[in-house]
Amino acid sequence: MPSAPARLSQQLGTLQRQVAAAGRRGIAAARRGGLQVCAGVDPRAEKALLGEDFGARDPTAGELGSNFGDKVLGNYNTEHIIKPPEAMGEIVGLKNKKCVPCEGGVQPLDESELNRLQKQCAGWRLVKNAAGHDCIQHEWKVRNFRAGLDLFQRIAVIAEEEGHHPDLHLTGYNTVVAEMTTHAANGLTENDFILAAKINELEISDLLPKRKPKFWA
Ligand SMILES: C[C@H](O)[C@H](O)[C@H]1CNC2=NC(N)=NC(=O)C2=N1
Repeated sequence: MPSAPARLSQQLGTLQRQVAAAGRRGIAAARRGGLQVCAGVDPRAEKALLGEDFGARDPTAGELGSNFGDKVLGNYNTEHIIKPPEAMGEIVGLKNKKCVPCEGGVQPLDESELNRLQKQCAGWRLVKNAAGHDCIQHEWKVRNFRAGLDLFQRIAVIAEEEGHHPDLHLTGYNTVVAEMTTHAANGLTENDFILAAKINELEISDLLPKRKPKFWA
């Protein structure tokens, strides 16, 4: 009769062989089933196959560009702030680019470019200004009048750094609107979307109305 330690080492060996077999089966099953994660896949196999932190993820730029949001179930007016995933953010890059000084003779972006870039600036919409030129515009409801002026100040820091400036409006004591266009192009250029993406990176939760906690009970 093998001693207790010997029995344990036998069981450990059997277990290791089972884990390895499950891992191989798991990878094979996951490959057969595409990227869906199969129940019982050994976590090491999943990491080897799918990388770190597999699970819910933000949409890629391509998915954002495909209007996939129009085809999903859900309330049409639910406010979804969809941001490209961090890694994709490096590729998309708007928030990491710099505005370039715009002199005369700059062409405005065409419709397809406008739509592509707008999808990477959550919350900004394409509008026409009083002169009929393309603009991008964002509206915030802020906590109070002072918060509106604080938001102006935070946007001003970014605008001065970029040498590109939005028109800012504070109306009805708590509604802030920022609107950008490129004067030299009489329309929109990448500068406007770079500034919008950088404004989106501002931490402004302290300026927005406190969310009333929802009790589901
Ligand atoms: C030379 C310099 O790029 C221009 O004067 C900048 C200043 N800030 C600007 N801001 C905005 N929104 N549009 C412009 O065209 C613009 N031009």
